[in-house]
Amino acid sequence: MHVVVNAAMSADGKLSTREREQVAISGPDDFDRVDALRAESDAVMVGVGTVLADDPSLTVDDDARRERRRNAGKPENPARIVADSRIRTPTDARVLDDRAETYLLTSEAAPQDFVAEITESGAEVIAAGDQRVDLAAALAELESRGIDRLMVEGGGEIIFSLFEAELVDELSVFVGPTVIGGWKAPTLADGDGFVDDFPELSLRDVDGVDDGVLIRWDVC
Ligand SMILES: NC(=O)C1=CN([C@@H]2O[C@H](COP(=O)(O)OP(=O)(O)OC[C@H]3O[C@@H](n4cnc5c(N)ncnc54)[C@H](OP(=O)(O)O)[C@@H]3O)[C@@H](O)[C@H]2O)C=CC1
Ligand SMILES: Nc1nc(O)c(N)c(N[C@@H]2O[C@H](COP(=O)(O)O)[C@@H](O)[C@H]2O)n1
Repeated sequence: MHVVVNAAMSADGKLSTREREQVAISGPDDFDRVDALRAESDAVMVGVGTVLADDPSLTVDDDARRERRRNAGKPENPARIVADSRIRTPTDARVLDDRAETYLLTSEAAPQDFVAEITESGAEVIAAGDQRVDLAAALAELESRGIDRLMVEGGGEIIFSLFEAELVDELSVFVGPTVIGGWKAPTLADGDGFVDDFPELSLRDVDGVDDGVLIRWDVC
């Protein structure tokens, strides 16, 4: 499986505000690039923190891109994946609508009645891990279901865990022309953070996009 992490951060490295409210950091060209990246992916993944904060749809906006996927014999939208150990995803979340297939990665700690309820709402549950999602096991299970190209759209906690588990192949970051600030505002990689054995990145390219910069790295 090839895993691409994509996110937009402010010039000071924040993904959103201290109130965890969604901020449009990308401009139109970057949002269009993200839409193209979604269309090229078999699945788009977020952590449940992002579902609770943003209620994203994670679908492809552009009609022509969806049509190209259909013509290639694919579903018109990539699958959606939420890492959600105890099933905090609300049953009316947009990721559960019928525009795409949705997988919830859960743990053995997820209450069985929540599993039944979320399955009824249209999601397929993949349990991996005791208390928290075991990302390596969950991604291996997704790969066995035909997901070869995975795009991860955040947030900071799930991105950190994917780096910690050495599951990331590529990192794309749009650095936007704004400053958000705040000790508690989410950053690109939160969680416990590294104190050594930092992931090493190899610069692939840098482009000016909108009024910001798109930086793409390969993970060594
Ligand atoms: N600018 C941008 O590009 C983006 C910005 N954002 C912003 O980021 C914020 C959300 O980020 P954040 O709160 O970090 O949320 P995340 O989306 O990273 O979700 C974190 C949650 O995922 C669940 N999870 C399940 N398994 C794991 C695991 N193995 N490792 C880590 N987490 C796991 C945890 O909840 P549990 O233990 O219950 O399973 C955890 O609290 C919002 O403010 C949103 O607006 C989000 C995406 C992109
Ligand atoms: N690429 C990018 N730029 C920004 O400025 C952003 N705020 C985000 N956020 C991510 O996009 C998701 C919203 O998706 P939908 O448009 O609702 O499908 C959001 O949840 C973040 O993952 N991304």
